[in-house]
Amino acid sequence: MGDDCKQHNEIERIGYITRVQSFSACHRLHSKSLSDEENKRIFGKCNHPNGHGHNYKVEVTVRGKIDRVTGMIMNLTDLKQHMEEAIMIPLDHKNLDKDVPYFADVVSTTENLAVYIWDSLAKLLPLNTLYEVKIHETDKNIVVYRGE
Ligand SMILES: Nc1nc2c(c(=O)[nH]1)N=C([C@H](O)[C@H](O)COP(=O)(O)OP(=O)(O)OP(=O)(O)O)CN2
Ligand SMILES: [Zn+2]
Repeated sequence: MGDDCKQHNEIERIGYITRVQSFSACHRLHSKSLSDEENKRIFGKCNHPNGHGHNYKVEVTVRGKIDRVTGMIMNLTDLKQHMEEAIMIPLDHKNLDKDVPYFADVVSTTENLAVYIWDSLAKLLPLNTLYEVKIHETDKNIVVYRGE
């Protein structure tokens, strides 16, 4: 084994991998803890009873050791499967407030959506590997949650 190769194998390398997934959903910003007037004042047009839709883009980042044998932090095909289960099946083409029980009493802001996705993914991924959930609600509105 050459010196370069030996050194490559001896150092523990930590890396980050990210997979992106898009889904469409509708929602309304409305809190059951607030009066109708307060809801209108705080959430404005996003409190309209008809709701509105977004094409959300979610970036999920996993942190971990680059395995010396496989060269992978984790297989992206496995991450894809976990994102399908935690994001696409429960959220895609859904009314977040009516179809997702979690949002029955939790306001469907992008912050809370990021927490929901984090908690769902953390149950599926190896312990302490989930690093970041980033959601683009629109091209201009972006939320990051790191489990804190
Ligand atoms: N802190 C948060 N504020 C707001 C959220 C949120 O999730 N967290 N969400 C909304 C609305 O749901 C909606 O996303 C706002 O959309 P909109 O204002 O149309 O989005 P843009 O800013 O991208 O639209 P432009 O009008 O093109 O600027 C509101 N607040
Ligand atoms: Zn919205």
